[in-house]
Amino acid sequence: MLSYDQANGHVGPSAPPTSTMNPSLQAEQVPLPPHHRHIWIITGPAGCGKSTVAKYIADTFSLPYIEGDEFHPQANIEKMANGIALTDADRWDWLILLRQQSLNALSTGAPGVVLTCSALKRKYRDVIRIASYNDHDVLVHFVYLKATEETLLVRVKARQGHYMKDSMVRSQFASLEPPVVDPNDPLYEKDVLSVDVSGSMAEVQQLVLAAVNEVMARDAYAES
Ligand SMILES: Nc1ncnc2c1ncn2[C@@H]1O[C@H](COP(=O)(O)OP(=O)(O)O)[C@@H](O)[C@H]1O
Ligand SMILES: O=C(O)[C@H](O)[C@@H](O)[C@H](O)[C@H](O)COP(=O)(O)O
Repeated sequence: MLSYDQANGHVGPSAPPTSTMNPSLQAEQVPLPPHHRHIWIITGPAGCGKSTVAKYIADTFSLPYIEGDEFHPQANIEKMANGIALTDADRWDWLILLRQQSLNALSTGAPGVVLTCSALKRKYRDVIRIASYNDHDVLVHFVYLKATEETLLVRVKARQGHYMKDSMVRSQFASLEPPVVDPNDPLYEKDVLSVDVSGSMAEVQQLVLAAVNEVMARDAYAES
């Protein structure tokens, strides 16, 4: 069962076995307008499991899936393949394109869409958040796959046939601004579910599934 660490809003295997929802996530405190469509953005540095988790969530809920890496311009792919970290300037158009692709997927009538995007910095997440500005039926949720640099180095090294080599993990961590999930922190990002990915992929998938289900249940409750 999903459990939220009351201290920091974190979801993970070390949390208690019963569901103790973060007070800020309780349905009665979050009056939401009806008929939401959801953008689920699976985030985190290279190797944290974005693609694997996103496919699982998309399959489970029969939602369209957008692999963010497929929308990089060729120049970005070449930079990364050559071990050169992307800059903010390299990323803006990519982020805007991912936001638009997500909205396009919802415009086909899908109740949700699952997108992979590292979204390393808060300002990158803010670009995606704009998706709900013009359409309040759209809710944006980030699932942050939290891992140590050491864990990701091992996973990226073992991954075959990807342009992103393990040397890029360090630069990804240098850019990373982990989402603030402490409701008492002024920089709190309330649309982020932080999931510990130190366990097996099966465990991670269950944690993410529980987190998504809990948000959906809260949304349904608010709509009733
Ligand atoms: N929790 C996990 N346990 C073990 N291996 C994992 C886990 N998460 C991801 N991996 C492996 O690490 C590699 C990177 O996963 P991937 O889904 O491609 O990450 P990303 O899309 O974030 O770069 C893959 O080979 C995947 O099988
Ligand atoms: O699978 C991966 O290794 C990652 O998804 C990887 O490709 C990367 O995170 C970005 O797509 C690059 O862009 P950023 O430098 O903005 O993370």
